[in-house]
Amino acid sequence: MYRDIPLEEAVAILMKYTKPIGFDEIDIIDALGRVLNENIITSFSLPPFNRSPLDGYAVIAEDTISASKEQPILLRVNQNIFAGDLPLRPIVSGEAAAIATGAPIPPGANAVIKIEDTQLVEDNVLLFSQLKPGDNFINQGDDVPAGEQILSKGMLITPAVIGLLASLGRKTVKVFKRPKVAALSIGDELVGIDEPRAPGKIYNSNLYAISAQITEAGGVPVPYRNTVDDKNQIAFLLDSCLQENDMVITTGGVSVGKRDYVKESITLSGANTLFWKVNIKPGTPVVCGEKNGRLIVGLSGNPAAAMITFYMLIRPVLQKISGLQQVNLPHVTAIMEEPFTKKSKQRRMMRANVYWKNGYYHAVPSGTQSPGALKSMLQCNALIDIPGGKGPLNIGEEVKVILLSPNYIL
Ligand SMILES: Nc1nc2c(c(=O)[nH]1)N[C@H]1C(S)=C(S)[C@@H](COP(=O)(O)OP(=O)(O)OC[C@H]3O[C@@H](n4cnc5c(N)ncnc54)[C@H](O)[C@@H]3O)O[C@H]1N2
Ligand code: MOO
Repeated sequence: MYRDIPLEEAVAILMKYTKPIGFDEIDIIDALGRVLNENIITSFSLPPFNRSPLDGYAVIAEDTISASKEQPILLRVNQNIFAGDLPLRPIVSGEAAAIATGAPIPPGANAVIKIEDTQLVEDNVLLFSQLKPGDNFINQGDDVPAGEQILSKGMLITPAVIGLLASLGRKTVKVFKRPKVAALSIGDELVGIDEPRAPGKIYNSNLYAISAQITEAGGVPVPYRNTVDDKNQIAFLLDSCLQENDMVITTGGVSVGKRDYVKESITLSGANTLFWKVNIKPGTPVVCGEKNGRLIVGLSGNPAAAMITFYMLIRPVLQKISGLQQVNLPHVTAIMEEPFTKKSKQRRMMRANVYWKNGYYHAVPSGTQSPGALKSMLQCNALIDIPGGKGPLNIGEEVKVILLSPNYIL
């Protein structure tokens, strides 16, 4: 068992247990946020035909030379092409086709003049400006040529991915299966949110915050009822949770107190302990075990500490199991907007709100940094990564921040 290891080492150990667990084929309408389990090669071009980007007339550009407001050129209109139609005939010199935005450009035409630069006179059209070949002409395959690998296995499915799949006529798509992750809170002081809260007791909030984080990271949370500090009962639950799920995450009972049993219970459940204590604050006493290739991660009971270690340690692992190729959180440099007076003995992940202003990221600590202070997570969209041994931080100082989600930066 490793002890007091750097965060990156702990992530690397967990990453060894990130085997994807198969795929589902689902309707594309349900695929947002899932991860592609297939490469998508375009079977036809997008757009599938040469098309007009505006309402006007398809012409031969060479027929329009020297056309102007004063000296318009007259062409015979040989057809009307609406979106969804096929051209009835080609264009030859002296002819134009009235065409709608999105309609196929007829063979022979090499430019489109917009309707505002023309005037229809019975079956003829006057052109008031001259065109070059290719003007207002969208080529077949301009967006994506046939045969291109446009999407690859391991990509996150975004609205744009769904749009592209639909443009290719795909109704369903193969996605990685989402790992089932058991969430279990441990502590004599806990009561469920559906129970009366006696004095000295607190509601089990970790179960819900961690379950939501599991969903956010691409997993399926399986919440279990909280359990008391009893080593045999915890060991029994760890084992049964592990049999029913791909991974188990617990909170509470990982420190050095008389009733902190999770370490011992991991051993009692027959799992190997991989490490205990990671060199970050908050969340230091995280413990990790493995049985039959499945992980048990015991997080601190302190609500903010548990959430932060989840982001730093578990999220990349779950994302990898969910098939995602790109799992690293972006790091940027930000300017401190408030001082932080404490020295950081250990590497500290400080909760902060980061925003973009006048060409720089700015960071403001998002509240009290006590490991149990959940309110500080409300405005927290980033963590300031303060190296161990660093002294207080001053206003204006540059710091490294880890963005928890670029989407949260407003
Ligand atoms: N003598 C020492 N004491 C502590 C040390 C140490 O090194 N020496 N480490 C501290 C650090 S750091 C942390 S972090 C905590 C971790 O403690 P545990 O994981 O054993 O957590 P608990 O004691 O069970 O709970 C801590 C705190 O969080 C509350 N809690 C627990 N579960 C939940 C839940 N499901 N929902 C909401 N809140 C919860 C609990 O009531 C406690 O207040 O240990 C330090 N101690
Ligand atoms: O490592 Mo613990 O969560 O800070 O106090």
